[in-house]
Amino acid sequence: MPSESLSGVAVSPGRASGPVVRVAEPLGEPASTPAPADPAAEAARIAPAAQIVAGRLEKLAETATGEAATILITTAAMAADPALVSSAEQLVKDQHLPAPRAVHQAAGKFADALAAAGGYMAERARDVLDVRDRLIAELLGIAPPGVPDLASPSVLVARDLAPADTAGLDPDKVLALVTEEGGPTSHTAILARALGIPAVVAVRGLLALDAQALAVDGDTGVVEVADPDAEVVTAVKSGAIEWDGTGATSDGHRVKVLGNVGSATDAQAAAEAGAEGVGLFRTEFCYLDASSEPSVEEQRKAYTAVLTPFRGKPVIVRTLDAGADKPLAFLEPEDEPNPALGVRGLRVAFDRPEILDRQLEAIAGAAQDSGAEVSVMAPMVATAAEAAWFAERVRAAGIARAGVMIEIPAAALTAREILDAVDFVSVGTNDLAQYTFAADRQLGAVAKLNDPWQPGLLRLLKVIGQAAKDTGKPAGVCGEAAADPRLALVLAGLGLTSLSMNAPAVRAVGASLAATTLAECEALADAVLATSDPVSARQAAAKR
Ligand SMILES: C=C(OP(=O)(O)O)C(=O)O
Ligand SMILES: [Mg+2]
Repeated sequence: MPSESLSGVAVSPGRASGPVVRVAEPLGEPASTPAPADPAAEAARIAPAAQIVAGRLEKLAETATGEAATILITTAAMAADPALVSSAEQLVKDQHLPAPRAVHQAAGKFADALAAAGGYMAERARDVLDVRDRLIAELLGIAPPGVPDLASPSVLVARDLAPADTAGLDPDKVLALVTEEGGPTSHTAILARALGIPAVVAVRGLLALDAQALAVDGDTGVVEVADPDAEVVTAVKSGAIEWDGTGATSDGHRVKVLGNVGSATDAQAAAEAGAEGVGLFRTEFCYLDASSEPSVEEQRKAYTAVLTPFRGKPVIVRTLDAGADKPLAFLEPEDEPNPALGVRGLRVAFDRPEILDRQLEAIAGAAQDSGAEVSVMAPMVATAAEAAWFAERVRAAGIARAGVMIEIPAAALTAREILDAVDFVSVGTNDLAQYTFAADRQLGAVAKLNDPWQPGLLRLLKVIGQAAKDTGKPAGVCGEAAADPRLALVLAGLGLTSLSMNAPAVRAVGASLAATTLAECEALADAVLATSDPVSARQAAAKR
């Protein structure tokens, strides 16, 4: 049997094997030349292509249920819309454009008109663009872009996936996810972990591999060509872990074990896993698909659904962290050469504070409705002055506790001053690593730098832990570093006061803390800080 194997960075545990389904690359803009030799014949290709696309969508609608079925039926109707077809035909006849280009322009105009109408109509603009891409792909004879609709359980193979696409994956149909790009802290990886889908990213050479079936190991990062006729194997889950549900070292030093959530489903899973509260609610995950700003009422309802499982428990809600790899249509910045270094996170609110204020109003309402003990924090804060600006707005909204994330090296180095301005901080090690190592967290080629065991990153965490001890204020970790049971001990030893992670990691981290004294955690931290690379850091931690 074929034994070709590749390796990448394991980001979501479990093993699976099965048939491969490839996610097609995004379509570029179709060319406006060459002009068709026979414009009438070229125009006549559009209507039948539209019928084929509409027919496919209707067929899919038959197998879907609820809201998904309604969306597919509406999208099918858009594909067959005579107004869209005839305006594209006209462009071919009048301007002698190739049919794919004509469809691109005609659909673009429809989408712009819908977006300008606002409200419900604006929500449909994205659907028109989806229809546009399907129609263009049909005219070009290629697969439509995006995640295909899976008829049976499959291993998804992609260059990379947008967070919105990953969030929509069905864990019953996606056996495993493998990407050529992406880093261990990319949002694709984070979402795959939250969904419990085994995943390996940064698999160099993946797209060139001609495999009909793959076996994927989400623990080791090995991806092997498998026998396409072999039985489909699903993820192997680890057994139950003993933990009493209170985050503390064996000698009683409290380190709260909290959940990272982005939806009501995640919150339910975190509560069931035994999380003592929520250390990070990524509110932007509720709106990856929204084309306009949700109203205060809509936000209040969405947040209440997430907070309700944590009635009477602490929950940290993070205000919208839009930008770079998590673009939100209603907070789109100007075109920027380096989006990760641009107007993202809290920086969006400096120009448009009214959007922040409306979100704070909704969060205050959701706190009342759910009975959760809500604190709010801001993402991407660089200075103590920014932290103070944010805290003032949070308090003006009637929310008692304000904090900020530390994910920029300058903020780590001034953690003391930042803590003077707010009630708590929470370290986003994913971005803190990205900015400390100047290594894009979405890029497979630099994935090794974005390793939370890098001593350079851990030395910054020591500064933050010391600031927490000096001020007596909490400093948690909510980046992926907190989900590693061994590294969790190092973080506790550095003086961090809580750890927040995806539901599947909660019990393992809780149990790891419960089996170790604070003095042992501190000794581990010292040993790891004395190393100069992640391999020796891991070895130093394993020896003790
Ligand atoms: C928790 C973090 O925020 P996000 O992953 O959403 O950027 C982080 O950067 O570590
Ligand atoms: Mg971040």
